[in-house]
Amino acid sequence: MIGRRLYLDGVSVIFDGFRALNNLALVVEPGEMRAVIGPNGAGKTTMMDVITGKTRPTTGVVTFGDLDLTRMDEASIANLGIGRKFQKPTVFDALTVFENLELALKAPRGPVPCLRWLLPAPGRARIEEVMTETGLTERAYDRAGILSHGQKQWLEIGMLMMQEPDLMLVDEPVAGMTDAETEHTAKLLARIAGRHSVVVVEHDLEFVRALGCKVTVLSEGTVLSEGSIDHVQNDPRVVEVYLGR
Ligand SMILES: Nc1ncnc2c1ncn2[C@@H]1O[C@H](COP(=O)(O)OP(=O)(O)OP(=O)(O)O)[C@@H](O)[C@H]1O
Repeated sequence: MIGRRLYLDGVSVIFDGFRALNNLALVVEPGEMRAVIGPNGAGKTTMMDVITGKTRPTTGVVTFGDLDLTRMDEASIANLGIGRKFQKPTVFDALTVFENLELALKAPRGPVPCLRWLLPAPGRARIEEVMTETGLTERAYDRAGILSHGQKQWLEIGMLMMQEPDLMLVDEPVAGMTDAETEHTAKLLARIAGRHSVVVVEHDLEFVRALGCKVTVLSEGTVLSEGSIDHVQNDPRVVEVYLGR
């Protein structure tokens, strides 16, 4: 799949005189995975809000391929193939894993969409594929409400995968996970990247290391450092504002 390149340059967001983003630049290539880290208040959430059209930048360029995201609303940006997973899982607890994935399916629906056996074969196959990838096959017919915290997060990542976004934005996926769940999540996201671009905002540096991707460090709304995890962890400016705390 040939995706689009995400490009931000000179992006500032000013709330009542306060610069939540300050001349931010970021380029994420098609199929790339990027981790974004930074102390509280660095602007990570605001950056995601700008990309998804929730917040309009005060100044700056935000494009996805040749499309100007600053001129599009949230719904159009989502339709374009930019999917976002918030920190808290928002799966439907009363529905099974299969049904949650079915709901997220983009494929055209028949007249009685709730009857599983009427689901077109490609839809079923895609759901089964996503359950395999996320490791949820054995829980297919369990209600989402009884899944572990980690499994709920994977289900939500799976729901995003069903929509086949070009770009997936994932906010703190491993907060509250066990070590084993964290490792599973790193492997899952690494498999997804390549087919989709993935931007992961995370505080857990061991997890970021396991992703094995380029890291962008934000501080005070701008890029403080960028490169491999070793590069940024050894950057004295990063040590000072973030890691040395
Ligand atoms: N709607 C708003 N109005 C005013 N200030 C805001 C608004 N949204 C965010 N801010 C401020 O902008 C700054 C950046 O916030 P942001 O939430 O983007 O940081 P963050 O890096 O995501 O932090 P955290 O790691 O705590 O989630 C913070 O100081 C925050 O208080």
